[in-house]
Amino acid sequence: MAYFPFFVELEGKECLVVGGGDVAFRKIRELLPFGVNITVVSLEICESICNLAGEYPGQMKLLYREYKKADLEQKFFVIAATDDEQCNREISEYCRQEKILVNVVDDKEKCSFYFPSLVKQKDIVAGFSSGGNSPALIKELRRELQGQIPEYFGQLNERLGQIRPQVKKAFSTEQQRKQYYNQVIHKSREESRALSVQEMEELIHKSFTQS
Ligand SMILES: C[C@@]1(CC(=O)O)c2cc3[nH]c(cc4nc(cc5[nH]c(cc(n2)[C@H]1CCC(=O)O)[C@@](C)(CC(=O)O)[C@@H]5CCC(=O)O)C(CC(=O)O)=C4CCC(=O)O)c(CCC(=O)O)c3CC(=O)O
Ligand SMILES: NC(=O)C1=CN([C@@H]2O[C@H](COP(=O)(O)OP(=O)(O)OC[C@H]3O[C@@H](n4cnc5c(N)ncnc54)[C@H](O)[C@@H]3O)[C@@H](O)[C@H]2O)C=CC1
Repeated sequence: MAYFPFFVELEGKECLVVGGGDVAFRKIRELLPFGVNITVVSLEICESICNLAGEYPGQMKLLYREYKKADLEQKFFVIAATDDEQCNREISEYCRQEKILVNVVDDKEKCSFYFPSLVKQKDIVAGFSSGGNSPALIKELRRELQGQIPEYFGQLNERLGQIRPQVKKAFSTEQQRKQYYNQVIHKSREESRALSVQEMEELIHKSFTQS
């Protein structure tokens, strides 16, 4: 059955990654921009993970040793990314028993959540999943679709977020607010750029002087 894409607040939450190879690196690289704190425990840790620790000081802790069950305690979620099947299975079993969310890179049946194929532009985030049937296919789809988000959408989205309280104050009905947002979006699309907050404010005033 397909898995549901909740969009979860990760800022300040604790994550444990067991294993320090290429697959662990890919997951860590995607997670860090969401503000999560990551502890990596692994016998060896690859250079690209060490570089990330330098890029995100304060968000990463590296432990060069075998993992212990105690490492898993109090974690919001865990990623079992070792090349040792037995070790990954043990982590999955413990986490499931303790109700800790767990992702296991070598066996979809042992995951309580999957890692998505991600497209991110500032706060706009899309995550694709194949339900574990074909990561290669979902990667292909992600590559095809990521180029289709206009590059100014991230900024437009930020500014729409900034203007939101003023719009709520200015327009009393949902219908008026909807109409206003569609006008801003339509105008931005026409000009292939994000309208400035000032231009958005002007459109609020204009709609009152016109009516
Ligand atoms: C269940 C899941 C668990 C998890 O890891 O979360 C899982 C499991 C496995 N992946 C395997 C292989 C590959 N994975 C990729 C790529 C990605 N895999 C990702 C997610 C997931 N992979 C979860 C399901 C997500 C879903 O489908 O909804 C992505 C989206 C996210 C990420 O990992 O960053 C990322 C694409 C990111 C992007 O670029 O967009 C490639 C392609 C490549 O490397 O080029 C290959 C080789 C081709 C192939 O096998 O398809 C194997 C077999 C290993 C072996 O054979 O030894 C297993 C184990 C198994 O199948 O049980
Ligand atoms: N989910 C996915 O997207 C994909 C998953 N895979 C699977 O992921 C697994 C890992 O792949 P890579 O990162 O390329 O392997 P890798 O060999 O580069 O890394 C494995 C890491 O696990 C560590 N490790 C092993 N036993 C440990 C233990 N008991 N405690 C702590 N650390 C331990 C090693 O030191 C090493 O850093 C593969 O076995 C493969 O089955 C492979 C491709 C894609």
